[in-house]
Amino acid sequence: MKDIEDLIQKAVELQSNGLITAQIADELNISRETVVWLLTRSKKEETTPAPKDISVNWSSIGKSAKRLHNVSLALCDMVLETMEKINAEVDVVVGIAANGIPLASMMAYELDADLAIYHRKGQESVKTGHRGIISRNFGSVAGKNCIIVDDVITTGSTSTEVIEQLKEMDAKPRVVVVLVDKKGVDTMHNVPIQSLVRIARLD
Ligand SMILES: O=P(O)(O)OC[C@H]1O[C@H](OP(=O)(O)OP(=O)(O)O)[C@H](O)[C@@H]1O
Repeated sequence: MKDIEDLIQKAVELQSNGLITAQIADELNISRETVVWLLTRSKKEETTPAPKDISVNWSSIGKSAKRLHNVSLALCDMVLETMEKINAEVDVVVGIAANGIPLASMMAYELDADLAIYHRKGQESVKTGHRGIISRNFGSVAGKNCIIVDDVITTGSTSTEVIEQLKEMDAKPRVVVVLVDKKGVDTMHNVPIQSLVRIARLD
């Protein structure tokens, strides 16, 4: 119960800082439906039963470079296992901004690969068909074996977008690797999904 009260407080705080529902959902790693539920509940209004969702807080890893490094080693190990199966080398590690960047940087160093950063566009831009970009300040992806790194998969829309975008750029997305996979699928667009923790609902 305390966790729910904490989440309500955090959601209200983020809303009062000007964040919209989608941004609050991303920040708290929960669905938009859950954000609406939390905000409704904060007003003590009648609410429907809570949506089936799981809140992920990985700040105990994120606050420590040493822990991030250790976790990135585990993610590299999983990636290499997958890459061995398809007999391919990692050319580029693509970190999804913002949360995928620290892990992707450390993984690129460990794998002796280039680092690329993918910036998503806002939700409105996505609706109108504009997608994100690979930052010019980092590596390029065309023609290269890429692994995609992020913190959490919730709906999978971010990973799907990046896979599609990389394919359009003639890159070869080989694996998506995350800390926590809340969606629990094996592949997206035929690209394998690897996670340290995979959540599976039993109901
Ligand atoms: O599977 P999905 O439903 O697409 O959600 C997962 C994405 O949401 C969060 O990113 P966000 O868009 O908040 O960007 P941020 O890393 O800048 O917070 C998270 O870091 C993932 O990238």
